Amino acid sequence: MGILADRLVVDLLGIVVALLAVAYVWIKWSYQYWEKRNVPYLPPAFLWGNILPPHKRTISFGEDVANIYKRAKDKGWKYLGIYALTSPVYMPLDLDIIKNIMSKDFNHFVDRGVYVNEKVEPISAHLFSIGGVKWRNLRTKFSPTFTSGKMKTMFQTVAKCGSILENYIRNEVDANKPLDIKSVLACYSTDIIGSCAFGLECNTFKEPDTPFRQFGDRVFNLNKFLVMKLTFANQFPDVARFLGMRILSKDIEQFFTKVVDDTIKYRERNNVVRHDFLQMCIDIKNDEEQSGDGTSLTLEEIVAQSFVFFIAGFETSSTTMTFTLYELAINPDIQEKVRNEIKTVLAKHDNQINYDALNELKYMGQVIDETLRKYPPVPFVTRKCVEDYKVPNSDLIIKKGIRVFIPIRGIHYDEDYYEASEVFDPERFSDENKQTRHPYAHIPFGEGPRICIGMRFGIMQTKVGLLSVLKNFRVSLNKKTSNPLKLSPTSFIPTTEGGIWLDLNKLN
Ligand code: HEM
Repeated sequence: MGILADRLVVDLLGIVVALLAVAYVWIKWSYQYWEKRNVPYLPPAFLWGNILPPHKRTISFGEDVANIYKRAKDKGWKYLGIYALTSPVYMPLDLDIIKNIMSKDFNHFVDRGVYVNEKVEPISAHLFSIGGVKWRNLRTKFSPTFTSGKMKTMFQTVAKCGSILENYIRNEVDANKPLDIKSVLACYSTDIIGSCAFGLECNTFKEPDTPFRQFGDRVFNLNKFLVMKLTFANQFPDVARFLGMRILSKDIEQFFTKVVDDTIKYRERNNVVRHDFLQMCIDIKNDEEQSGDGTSLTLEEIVAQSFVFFIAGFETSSTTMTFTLYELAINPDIQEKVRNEIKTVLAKHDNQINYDALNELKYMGQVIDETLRKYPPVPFVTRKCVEDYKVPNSDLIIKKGIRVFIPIRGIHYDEDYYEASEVFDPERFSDENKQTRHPYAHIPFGEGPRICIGMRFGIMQTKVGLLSVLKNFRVSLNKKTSNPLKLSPTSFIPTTEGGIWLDLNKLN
């Protein structure tokens, strides 16, 4: 018996060693992909590739990818090959190549290449993640929801949330407290998106612990385990699907499904029609003639779309407002210039803000553009090649299945386009200065047919939020804010460690 057990242990050890040897050889072999194709590359770290996992990294995802961009650009490369874990990823640096991939030759790069498992996790099959025909059909259906005309109909909801924000700050200022501005703006964004995407009055300022906010926080506060899971699923989607992997826990999906289901039933029972994203989904669902390939919507599909409007709209917009107020706090002259513009525009409109007046806030628009350059909420975007693609003016063929990373943050800090790129300077976005740059040198909303569908909504919400704060309060930096800012290594969307704390003083 003893000898048999010993032999079993030896055999098992042998198998483990053999498997490890095979894995080692396979990983080494995978890392030859770009070399074999004569594509310049930076040496990958064994197993992790070029992008280190959060527990090995001291900087944020965005900064990590931007560093790769800079190292490659300094070598004079127009593109390079990198590895995400062991899978090869093509990273273009040249803006014309980027333009071809995102726009001109988009048909080769329709998909995003992120993990979707509709069967196990229906909420993952949303506009941001899905690809192919289903994405095209959904995008066509949803595009009319985001036109300027539709923004106007949603403006009042946003403006109402702006007034709530203003009142909240007024009370806090009376109590003489510094504000963790990101959490304040997160409440404002939650109220807006809760109302427009789910038809809910969230009252987040009064009840900061509403389930809606709690579930939202759980989606965004990725722990290291979740980041690893996500990274693995994106790299090996077939294995992840085979294992039936889901990314979010089931109760999050159940919560959002119940909210949408209850609201739809309520509206249908009471003949309530509202001008919001959810109504658009309901209208598409009720269009009986359509078939199930993305031209019609089931309840689960509506939940997925409402969910993506929430996750794509909430954190991006509050991050933009947070960093704008931070920069205005440390650049008082620019702050004063924005405030003067607000006063002038409001005076023209009887002190009543409306959608058209927002468009007249031109300098504020420049300030937002500069914030989105320095702190792009989405620091890089992905595409997946769906049909072999020959890169123009080169011998390189990007094979079907290869993913592409567009290094937004890297481009935004490139000194070839932005001299003294660390300096916050809204003049970079004057009409005159914009014309001197390649249009793809500033792409915080992405570009091409997959450009952010909510861009207008995001800008509207950001402008209303800034206006509500700046017309009433002077903003300065509280010493609780760490200097210099340190971005968290775990969150994809830039988030500062320790928060951004501001003092707000009432204006006379
Ligand atoms: C300042 C605010 C925002 C920023 C910076 C931002 C940025 C982005 C970026 C970079 C992309 C990827 C584009 C690409 O791959 O080319 C994207 C996609 C998307 N965004 Fe936004 N976004 C913002 C606000 C919003 C809002 C408010 C919504 C919805 C209400 C939204 C919904 C979406 C959706 C659904 C997609 C996927 C589009 C598709 O794949 O067809 N975003 N966003």
